[in-house]
Amino acid sequence: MAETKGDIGLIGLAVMGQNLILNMNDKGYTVVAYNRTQAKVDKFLAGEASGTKVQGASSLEELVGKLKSPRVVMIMIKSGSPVDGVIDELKPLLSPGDVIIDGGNEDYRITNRRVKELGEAGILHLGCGVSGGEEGARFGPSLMPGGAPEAWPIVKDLLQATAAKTPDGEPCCDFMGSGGAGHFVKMTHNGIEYGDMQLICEAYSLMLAQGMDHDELAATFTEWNSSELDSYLIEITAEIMAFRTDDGEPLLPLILDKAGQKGTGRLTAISALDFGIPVTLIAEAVFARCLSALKDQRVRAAPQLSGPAASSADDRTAFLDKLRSALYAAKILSYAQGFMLLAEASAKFEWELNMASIALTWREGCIIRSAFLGNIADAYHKDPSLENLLFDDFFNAAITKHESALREVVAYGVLNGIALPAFSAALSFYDGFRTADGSACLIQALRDRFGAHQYELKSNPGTFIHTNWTGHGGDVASSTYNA
Ligand SMILES: NC(=O)C1=CN([C@@H]2O[C@H](COP(=O)(O)OP(=O)(O)OC[C@H]3O[C@@H](n4cnc5c(N)ncnc54)[C@H](OP(=O)(O)O)[C@@H]3O)[C@@H](O)[C@H]2O)C=CC1
Ligand SMILES: O=C(CO)[C@H](O)[C@H](O)COP(=O)(O)O
Repeated sequence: MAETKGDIGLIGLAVMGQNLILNMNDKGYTVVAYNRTQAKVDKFLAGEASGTKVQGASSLEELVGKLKSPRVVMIMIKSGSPVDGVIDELKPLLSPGDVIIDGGNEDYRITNRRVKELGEAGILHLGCGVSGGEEGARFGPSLMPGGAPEAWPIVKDLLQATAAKTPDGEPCCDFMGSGGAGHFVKMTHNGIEYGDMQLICEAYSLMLAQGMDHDELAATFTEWNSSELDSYLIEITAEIMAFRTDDGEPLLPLILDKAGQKGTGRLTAISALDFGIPVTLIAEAVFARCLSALKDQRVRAAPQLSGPAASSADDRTAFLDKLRSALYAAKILSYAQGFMLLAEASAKFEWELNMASIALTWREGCIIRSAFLGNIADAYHKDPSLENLLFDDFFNAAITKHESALREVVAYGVLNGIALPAFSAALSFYDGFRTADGSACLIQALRDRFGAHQYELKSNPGTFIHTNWTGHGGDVASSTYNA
């Protein structure tokens, strides 16, 4: 009997691809699996996929031949040139109206290009952010598709069935926008993930300075997970704190303190600089990973460079309460920055990003999933054109309540020699953002004094003037463009 034609072909049988296939199979879809290294297809079919409807293919021709029309092919491999290579091979095998989904962590600028190039051949391309790691892929990830709008009706049911669901049963998957919008949203998700993880690491340093052991640390994070910090990352932090080796000792302190990074956090920071949006907390989180990687220099510096030794707070319970509040405040500020970046990219690329929908897409399934994202969705539902999360009543009240704890925790860190780049960045951003009349007048004066770059007067914004500060400078001024 002929095999049923496949609903989707999936290329790439590493951790994400295999689990997505099994998830789609559970939802009733027939998936055809392909991998560059054929042995992985055979192993998968004989192992995890045995007894399922999953079919295998030993070439891209065979994969395409086994699919219903319009064909939908999802690529789930290492991003960058490997994906270009696969697309180059697939393109001649596909017909106009077929869909290629790239589920990897691709650079949104590359996705912008591919949507355009494939579109010229009539092939519909979606760059689809996938988050949730192994478990998410298997049981319901957060999916962030963007690209050719005509592709969305073709894949909507399949992707929404595969995705996680919010507590109200909404799929954590919606069309994000044209071009590289889906991958931009996923990149920003990962940047926020970097920020959340860095804040948790700084909280861990502060707890260690209180002399807490790993059972106390685990209990604290478990308790925090029942507070406004309720989130997947806090939940798994508690599990990591409690994890012990076969010898019964906590595993965490045995792990080398050098963080890896695959590039999406860095690209978020680069994008923030490109667009001129102060996404300071994520940038500090990326630099904190870079600093962590300088292990050898840090080991040499430790005995040579002086600073205060940390002493524990007088009242540990009160300190931990403050720390929880500070973490919440910093998290609000980090997400406010992340959504500022999304808003700027949306305007620049005319993506018309729906911020409430993005918050709901991140509500479940992904690594940054949290109850807090439900509050963000509420804020943008209430006012879809909300200029800044900090102007929403709920978040305004929350930051007003918790900012003093953030201030006290940063002050404690400074006085006790504990590096808190993410907490400090959050506080500095907050204080800068609430300053109506700041010190940048001096930057303008200095620029005009040394380079005739001109400035505007408060009494006459929009008109640029130059002052002959020394009495012997000329009247010629530099032009006033901004990079
Ligand atoms: N791991 C995670 O938690 C998450 C990963 N992602 C993203 O999903 C994608 C897949 O991730 P993951 O499952 O971790 O796998 P990897 O990123 O480790 O990629 C391994 C897969 O890429 C294939 N591959 C590598 N180079 C080529 C090439 N030149 N041509 C064809 N295939 C190639 C491998 O094939 P072969 O077996 O032949 O070597 C294998 O199938 C990545 O873009 C990743 O960033 C997204 C969310 C979470
Ligand atoms: O996309 C993801 C989760 O959403 C991946 O886990 C990502 O690779 C993690 O990034 P990094 O390796 O840079 O920490």
